[in-house]
Amino acid sequence: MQLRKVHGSENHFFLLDQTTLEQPLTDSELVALAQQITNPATGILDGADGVLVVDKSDHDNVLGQMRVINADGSEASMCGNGLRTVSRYLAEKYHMNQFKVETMTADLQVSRQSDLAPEVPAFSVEISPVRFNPEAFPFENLGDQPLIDQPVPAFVAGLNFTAIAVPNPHLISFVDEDVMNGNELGELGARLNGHNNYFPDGVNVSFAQILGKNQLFVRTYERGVGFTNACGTGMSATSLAFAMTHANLGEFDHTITVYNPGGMVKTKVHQTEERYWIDLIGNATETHHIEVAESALHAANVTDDNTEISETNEETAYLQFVDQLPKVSAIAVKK
Ligand SMILES: N[C@H](CCC[C@H](N)C(=O)O)C(=O)O
Repeated sequence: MQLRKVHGSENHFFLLDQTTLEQPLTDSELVALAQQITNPATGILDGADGVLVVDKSDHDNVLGQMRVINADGSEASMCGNGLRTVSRYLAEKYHMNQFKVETMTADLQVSRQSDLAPEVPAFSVEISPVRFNPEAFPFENLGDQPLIDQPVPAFVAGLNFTAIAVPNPHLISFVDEDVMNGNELGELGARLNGHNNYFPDGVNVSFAQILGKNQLFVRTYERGVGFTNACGTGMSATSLAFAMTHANLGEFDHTITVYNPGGMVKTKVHQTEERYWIDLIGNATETHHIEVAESALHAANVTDDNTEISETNEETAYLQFVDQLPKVSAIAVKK
């Protein structure tokens, strides 16, 4: 059967469609497979940041279900970069360009967009629901109110923080270039994803630099993974924090350009009486098709010896697209 290696902004995943298997993998087999195949030491193709699991959905006008297993085997409720690649996979499988995808807490609207460049397909995906209440993360020992643009000296002295769940948990701070290039993000990310008094289930931590009106650079230390080249839900939550806490620079219902170490996406943050949501627009790149026996998946043993791997021409096309972007940061792409 066929696995795919995919990415959104160089946030890499293996994509597995359970409906193509004789016998779908059980949850524990999915965890074991994610831990094995994404690890550069034991997996293939330099590993990845997680596994996207596609399955059927019995919800109305929903083409399929997406589950997200992080590299460490933990399951996340949402993945923005991953949802763009799952949307492309389902769009091509069912010849549709606008539909919904079932995720852990909501069926989300997705649609094909015009290519960012030749051989660089793009999708727009809804990031929702948005929550601020401590229970949604959960977070503790930070008061019983939402954390919006507040100093938290216990995290990093001198920085303000905002916590937004979309619905996976994000902690965001707007920083200057020195802090962006410093060790604070890695140290805080590791601290809040180990045993700590604040985020018992961990948290994705993003630092953002404001480059101008509706322009950001975002770097994320992800729960269950560590540093990635980009975090779709992180860039989306950061865009919302931007509009909420820097209203003169980040605008609701306007396109916000978000650069990241792996490239660039666009976001649009929306607010109505009832809710906030974010549109995340960016590439959905397929770099490799991998033929592998189903038994190797069940055994969490996918290696160079038991796979037939064919590379597409899309990584070259994507890198050409990135090359023509403005150089906004010295932070290099993580393989
Ligand atoms: N590490 C995240 C899941 C992946 C999210 C990220 N890769 C994205 O593109 O949104 C979490 O545990 O909440």
